[in-house]
Amino acid sequence: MLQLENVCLQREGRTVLRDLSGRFPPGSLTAVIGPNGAGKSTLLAALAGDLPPASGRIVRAPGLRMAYLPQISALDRHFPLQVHEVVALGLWPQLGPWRGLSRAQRDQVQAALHEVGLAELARQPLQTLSTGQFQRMLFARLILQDAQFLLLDEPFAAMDEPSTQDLLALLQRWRDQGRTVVTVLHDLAQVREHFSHALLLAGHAVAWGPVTEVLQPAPLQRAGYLLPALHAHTLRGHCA
Ligand SMILES: Nc1ncnc2c1ncn2[C@@H]1O[C@H](COP(=O)(O)OP(=O)(O)OP(=O)(O)O)[C@@H](O)[C@H]1O
Repeated sequence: MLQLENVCLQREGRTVLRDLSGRFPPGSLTAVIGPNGAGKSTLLAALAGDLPPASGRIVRAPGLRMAYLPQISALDRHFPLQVHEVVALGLWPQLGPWRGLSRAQRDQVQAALHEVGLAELARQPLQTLSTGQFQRMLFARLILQDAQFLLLDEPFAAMDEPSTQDLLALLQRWRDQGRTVVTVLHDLAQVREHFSHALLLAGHAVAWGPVTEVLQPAPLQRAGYLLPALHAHTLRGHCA
């Protein structure tokens, strides 16, 4: 579906990620983890096709439908648009130029809004949304994109807990539908609980495989995590 062969990525001539080879198992949920500056966002940009490898190859299956959600800070929240209009953009490959939505497509938009719990906010202007509502809206747009391979960069950053839990449940549904999801995350407790695979980066792949193998003290330490801090972090969310 998507394979990396000795991929090396650079930013402004400086190597950020090197020697990356492997594939994302179809129908898996992979968390991309690693310390700040490890190259996580750079990898997602490359997987999305926004950053060509300096060397090596990223091979995508012909016709693979991909969707990419960059970090929320990279998105302009001040467009004069309403929620349903942003969600409808997920249908753009099916829309002709200047053609409005069909009745069936309007129903699809409403169903996607309903699935992320925003049915009542369809006509709200973007500027009025909380971070959680904004991210729910972007996930509704992803639903309409109907991608087989989804790339999400820190989708739960600065988000309220109910929204995080609802969208984590949506990721599980995507997995159950056979979609492949690659997500940059910082919360290792979330990774342990909700993800099947992890890719641990620190300028290269320190470990890549099932979560139970990657989230072990040795690889985490090799990636530069401070384990006492890590344990406090990992246990967060399990205490009353
Ligand atoms: N658009 C860019 N232009 C120039 N350098 C960049 C760009 N994006 C990232 N870098 C640099 O590439 C390196 C890796 O950054 P990247 O954002 O991929 O790491 P990250 O693992 O996602 O970090 P974080 O967890 O802090 O988001 C950093 O040194 C960063 O400064």
